[in-house]
Amino acid sequence: MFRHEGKYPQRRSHLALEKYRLDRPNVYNSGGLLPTNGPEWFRIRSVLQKGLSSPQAVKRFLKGSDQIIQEWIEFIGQPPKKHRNDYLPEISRLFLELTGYSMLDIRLDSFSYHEHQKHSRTSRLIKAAYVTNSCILKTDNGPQLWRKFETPLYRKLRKSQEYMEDVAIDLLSLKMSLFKERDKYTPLTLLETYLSSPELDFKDIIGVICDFLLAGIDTTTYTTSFLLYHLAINPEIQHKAYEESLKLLKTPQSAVTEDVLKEAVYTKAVLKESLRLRPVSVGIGRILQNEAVFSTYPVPAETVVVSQNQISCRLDKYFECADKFSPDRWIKGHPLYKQAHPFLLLPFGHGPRSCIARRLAEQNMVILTLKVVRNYKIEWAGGTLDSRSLLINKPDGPILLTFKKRE
Ligand code: HEM
Repeated sequence: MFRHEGKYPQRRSHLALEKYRLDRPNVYNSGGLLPTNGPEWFRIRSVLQKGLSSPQAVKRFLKGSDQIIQEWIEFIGQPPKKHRNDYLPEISRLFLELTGYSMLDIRLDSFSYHEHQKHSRTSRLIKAAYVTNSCILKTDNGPQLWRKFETPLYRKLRKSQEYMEDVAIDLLSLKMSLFKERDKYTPLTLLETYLSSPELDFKDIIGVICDFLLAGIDTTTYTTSFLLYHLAINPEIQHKAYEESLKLLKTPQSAVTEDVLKEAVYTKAVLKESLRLRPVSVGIGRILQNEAVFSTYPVPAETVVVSQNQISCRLDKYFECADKFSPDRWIKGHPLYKQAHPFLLLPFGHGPRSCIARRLAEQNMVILTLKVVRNYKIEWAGGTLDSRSLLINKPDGPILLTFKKRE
């Protein structure tokens, strides 16, 4: 499948979101990155990824992300309100805050008491992203009546998008008014790079802000929840991660620098292993551009194919004791290490259409893991955590962690 991707790899998803945007040509130029295919996708993708996708580009976010994650670490150290506390909403707040900082040049103040209220901007943004994402699969499949009239599901999507769009327009308008007065000698932020790019206009940027809010919060929240769960239920592995963090971070408040990231080999293996067992997407979808042959079966062009990486990654024929959480299998030189097939573990997709923010997401999750284990011993207060596949895989229960301060 990946060998037949072509220059413009195509996906069939987010169809109702595409309709919503194309019905509003005064606000959007296109359906945005997620649903658009062909040359229009290529036009936006090539410009948007410039300041975002390379390993070099994400380094500029390191210091700011580290500070935000440190604030969150201190925030979760406060005594929990309940005996068994679901940390999922707090993890969402962290990733919204990080998205606001890196993509929108704004601190949304997500950890404050005020923002924790039901009708605050951050509570509503998190809900709008979640509601939209949970409408996508249901509107993509089935008879698509929403194309003819406003079904209850389409209405939910529209209302959530209207809120997200209002926030995006407000924030971008504010940014544009300040942008004219900016000091010319300070390096451009990601949003400023977009604003100064002749290939993008206001409407393109509104679309991308909404795409980033949609794709950036739940994915990282669920991945982090599973990662912390794996560490909590595997104390020996957690201890090894703690030892690495102790070696790399002098104090619990020490910053994660470029050098620390380079050395955090075990922590990166923990993330990789957690993504192997609990990827957020079941696999990768593509519309075949040419006829292809899979295991001797010819499949015609235009067929929608979804690879099943989540299943392959759990097969013993590809990974020894495949159901076991074993980060060592990713560490070169370790007896468990084996080179995996390049198309097996693809939690961020593949090729030119792969996740635009992969490196930023990985960087944030590695910083977070280092800091959490450096500061706390984490324990699990629930039963076995499984996943439920909506558009993406969501933990099937609350994230019942406990954080015990390390001496
Ligand atoms: C754990 C975190 C994340 C995971 C596992 C993840 C995974 C994915 C996957 C599997 C795809 C589809 C790739 C393909 O079709 O080959 C994708 C696309 C995308 N992701 Fe992520 N993602 C994550 C975080 C983020 C974040 C933080 C953002 C933005 C702030 C983001 C923005 C996007 C966008 C805009 C696309 C569409 C790209 C395109 O079609 O050109 N993702 N992601």
